[in-house]
Amino acid sequence: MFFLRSVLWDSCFPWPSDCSKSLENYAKVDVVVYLVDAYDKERFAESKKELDSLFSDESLANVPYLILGNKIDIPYDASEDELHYHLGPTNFTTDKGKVNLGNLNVRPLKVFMCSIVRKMGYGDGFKWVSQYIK
Ligand SMILES: Nc1nc2c(ncn2[C@@H]2O[C@H](COP(=O)(O)OP(=O)(O)OP(=O)(O)O)[C@@H](O)[C@H]2O)c(=O)[nH]1
Repeated sequence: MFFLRSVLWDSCFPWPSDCSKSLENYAKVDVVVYLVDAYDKERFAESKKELDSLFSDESLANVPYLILGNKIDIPYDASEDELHYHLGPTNFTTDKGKVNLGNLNVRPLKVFMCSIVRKMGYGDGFKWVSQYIK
């Protein structure tokens, strides 16, 4: 099952206090797909805070994170490096090589830039994360 953060965001604002209850309703989460507006740089800190709260959620302790930086068709969007800097790997995650999901010390996380309306970029992200889905 994919956990689409934006769906939860829309259905149970504010995040995370109300949404953490929703997570308990999911028997098993294979992947976290986290969609961020790449042009909305002022909200990167807020996005990072939400990501950190997901990292600390035990029910998501062993899942890969696909970060999609959306709206790259809009001028002045953040570069991949910029988004990677703000939302990229932490002490809990890595973007290096294939991670054994049985290793609870670190989880795979990768940033892909995309434009949903132009239908570009996200395919590579889903292809990357699909290697972790049995
Ligand atoms: N230019 C552009 N617009 C997009 C893209 N994806 C979604 N939108 C548009 O952005 C608008 C807002 O959509 P979202 O950003 O998904 O909405 P949201 O996350 O509920 O909005 P916020 O919480 O305010 O960020 C809609 O009009 C979408 O059509 C994209 O890749 N490029």
